[in-house]
Amino acid sequence: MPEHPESPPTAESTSVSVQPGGPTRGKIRPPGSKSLTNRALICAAMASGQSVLSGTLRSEDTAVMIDSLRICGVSINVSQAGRMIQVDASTRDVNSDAPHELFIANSGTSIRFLTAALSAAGGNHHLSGVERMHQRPIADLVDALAGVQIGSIQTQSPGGCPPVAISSRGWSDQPVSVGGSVSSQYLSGLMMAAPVALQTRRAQSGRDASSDSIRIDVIGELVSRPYVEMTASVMRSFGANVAIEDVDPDAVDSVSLRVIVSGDGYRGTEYAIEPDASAASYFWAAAAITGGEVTVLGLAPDAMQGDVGFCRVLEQMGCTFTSDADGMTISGRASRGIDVDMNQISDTVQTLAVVALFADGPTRVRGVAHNRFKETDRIGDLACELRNLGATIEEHDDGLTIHPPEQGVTPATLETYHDHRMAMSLSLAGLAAEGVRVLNPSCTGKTYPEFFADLETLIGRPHRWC
Ligand SMILES: O=C(O)C1=C[C@@H](OP(=O)(O)O)[C@@H](O)[C@H](O)C1
Ligand SMILES: C=C(OP(=O)(O)O)C(=O)O
Repeated sequence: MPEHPESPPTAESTSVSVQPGGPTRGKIRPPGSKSLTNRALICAAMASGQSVLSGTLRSEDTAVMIDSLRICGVSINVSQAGRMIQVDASTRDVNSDAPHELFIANSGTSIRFLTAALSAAGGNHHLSGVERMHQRPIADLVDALAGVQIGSIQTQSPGGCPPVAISSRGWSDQPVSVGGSVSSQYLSGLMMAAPVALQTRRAQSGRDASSDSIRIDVIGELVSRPYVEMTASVMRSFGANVAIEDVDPDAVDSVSLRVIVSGDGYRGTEYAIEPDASAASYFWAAAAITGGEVTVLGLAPDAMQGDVGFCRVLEQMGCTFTSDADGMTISGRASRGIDVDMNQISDTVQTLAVVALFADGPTRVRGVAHNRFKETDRIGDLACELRNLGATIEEHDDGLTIHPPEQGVTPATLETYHDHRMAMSLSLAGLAAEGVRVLNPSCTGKTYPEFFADLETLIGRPHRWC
């Protein structure tokens, strides 16, 4: 395909090259959080009354959630270019003879949250996705549900992966046990489903059981813990009672964390979504790579999203981090290599890895073995592309060590493995190095369709598309 320098992106664009320049300076507000949008959609869809969600994300991951809930009868009206969503759950109808066929593409949150919520609500459902989704484990969640659900639930790919087939009449009154070492989304899904299960039980028994509760025990390690607090926070905004107790954080085969959910079910509400903190990491990284200054508007250190903690990581690398009423600012270059546990903020590992290419010493990333189960193997495939940029990489079971290229980042055409975060992070290398080209840029549509347009506005110069 001939190259058309500086022509705007089209759906057919097969690669993008971010152009090097001076320090990146500016302010930017990323779109709404994927994690919060999909949680609020689940709670609103299972609530009594109507909800209005503002600041929502419009992307593939939220579209598959909305489409699936609509198939289950929920009325959803999207307006303001996707930034406002009205939900009316009074039309919800989970009971149909033929299974609801739900296509989830590659959205982990959607398949995990819907599997749990629909198991709790009852009915027949079949959830499938793209090829990679059928390689992403969901066995810990399905096993947890099989222990409590009345009816059947099965995975249909090797290794306990989707599709998932559900035929449910709600949950029994047994406690739930779940593993949390592969993904926290299983626990989040069960937590959000619990008020639904209580309601299904009440409707079936016809008795007022408002003092009932559901106990969920996590057995052994729990990864990505901040997302669990986020889940509890969203549930409370929709009227649920949630108590989280750390039992033994070091437990291996016994209970590490216990969650108790009670209350009368979700109530519709008005809910405002924070800008996406994982998306914000790319803009903070742009400042850190170029020695500029970038403020991400609408986020604060006490945001619900743990990924705002990425600023503290950049601070360790030598950047200055400040925050005020407008947002969170990173300035100065990330010059120091560091040794860091990213278990709680694993979606920012790829961003950090690209920043680390420009540091003066090696960076060791720990605690993210679970990154191998995401949109792609975010340890092995990331190592491969960083090597293409000239870095020396040691791959570990739980992460990687990045030795920056001694002669500077080398020109390369990089694969993205259909992983939005691979595309967004790797492209940043082009801010400070010639000839970095990223293939398949449209895969950012999973969580951030406007990413390259927003980056162009921030850095003030056009990318090259071809
Ligand atoms: O609950 C959530 O919204 C998410 C949890 C994380 O997954 P894991 O718990 O699998 O690490 C994260 O990677 C994902 O993008 C969103
Ligand atoms: C891991 C991610 O997404 P999910 O698990 O929701 O597909 C992500 O957005 O980086």
